[in-house]
Amino acid sequence: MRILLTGVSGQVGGALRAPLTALGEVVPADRTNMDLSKPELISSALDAVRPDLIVNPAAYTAVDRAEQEAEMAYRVNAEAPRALAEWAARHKIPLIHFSTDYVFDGSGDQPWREDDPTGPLSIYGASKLAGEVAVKGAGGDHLIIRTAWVFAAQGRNFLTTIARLARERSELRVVVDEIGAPTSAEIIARGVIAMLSSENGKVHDIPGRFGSVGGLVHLCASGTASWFDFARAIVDGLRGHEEKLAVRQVTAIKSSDYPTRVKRPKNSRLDMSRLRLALRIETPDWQEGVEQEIHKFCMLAKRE
Ligand SMILES: NC(=O)C1=CN([C@@H]2O[C@H](COP(=O)(O)OP(=O)(O)OC[C@H]3O[C@@H](n4cnc5c(N)ncnc54)[C@H](OP(=O)(O)O)[C@@H]3O)[C@@H](O)[C@H]2O)C=CC1
Ligand SMILES: Cc1cn([C@H]2C[C@H](O)[C@@H](COP(=O)(O)OP(=O)(O)O[C@H]3O[C@@H](C)C(=O)[C@@H](O)[C@H]3O)O2)c(=O)[nH]c1=O
Ligand SMILES: [Mg+2]
Repeated sequence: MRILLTGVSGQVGGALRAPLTALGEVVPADRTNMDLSKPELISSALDAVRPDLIVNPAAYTAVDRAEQEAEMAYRVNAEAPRALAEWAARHKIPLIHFSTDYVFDGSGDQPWREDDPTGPLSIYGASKLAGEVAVKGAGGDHLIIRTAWVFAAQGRNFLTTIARLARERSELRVVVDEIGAPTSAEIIARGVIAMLSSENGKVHDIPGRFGSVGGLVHLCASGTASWFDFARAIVDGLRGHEEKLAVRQVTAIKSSDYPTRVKRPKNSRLDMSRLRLALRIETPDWQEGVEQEIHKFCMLAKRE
């Protein structure tokens, strides 16, 4: 089986690359061989590879910047997935695509279920929602995995940002009124592999499995945190590894006291009943991912 994997320089694509090789031949796609900002070139690029499965974690993920680069965000997050999905449908192969908690408006206090009404607050969220609609609309076998608050030991993410700030500043001020589930890319990768694997290590009847969740499933870490909780766990984790930190205090603030171009959803919790009941997959608590990635982060820092 040949698996085309996009976004290999990103968090989720990076975490998926090694485990996917156990299931098939992974053909990595990046800007050099498949620029997703040029969706019109995707079909011929796929003709050259002829994959049996497409996994697409690539995305335009700069949330604030997207407000000024809407066209680019839509090209990468909506038009490229559409082109991937149309090719996949035409060739009767499955597509695994990724989406985000930012498709929701963050109202209420209940975890969002897959079929709850969407209402993106940002261009990023709207472009990701357009990607979902396009993938579904192509009519082929597909699985859209909505996840949230992704981080890893490397790359640009909340963990590496907070780690940098904790070395530079005596006080960190972090919003406490936005809640979700910080999810390590590793936890997502493990979930995806569980979806694709059977007990004997052979790839499952993929379309059948996707059908059982109607093509859309929520997958993030278990438990709930605010960005403030997440920051505190990162700082505590770094201290546990005896990292030299400037930070003395992590202060909880309201999002209204942390002005950004884009409003983030206040309630980003995703309900995972479908994952648990239809796919029988459980995910670890978010703290487990933080511990693992902090450990890796500190190992990498020592080597520098
Ligand atoms: N990050 C998060 O907090 C969350 C992410 N998600 C979703 O999960 C998925 C994975 O995200 P994550 O791994 O964190 O994203 P990253 O930002 O870590 O990685 C994005 C990847 O997409 C690639 N990419 C961007 N633009 C292009 C382009 N024009 N052509 C080819 N490749 C491109 C990047 O390549 P390059 O390195 O060259 O830029 C990079 O490999 C995405 O669908 C995202 O929307 C969902 C919830 C939370
Ligand atoms: C660095 C920092 C951030 N914050 C706040 C800002 C924001 O509300 C929150 C998180 O900041 P970020 O810049 O990581 O947020 P953001 O880039 O919007 O994170 C999102 O990325 C996209 C791709 C997704 O799909 C989402 O699931 C989510 O992970 O923390 C502070 O309060 N203090 C700080 O020092
Ligand atoms: Mg960000």
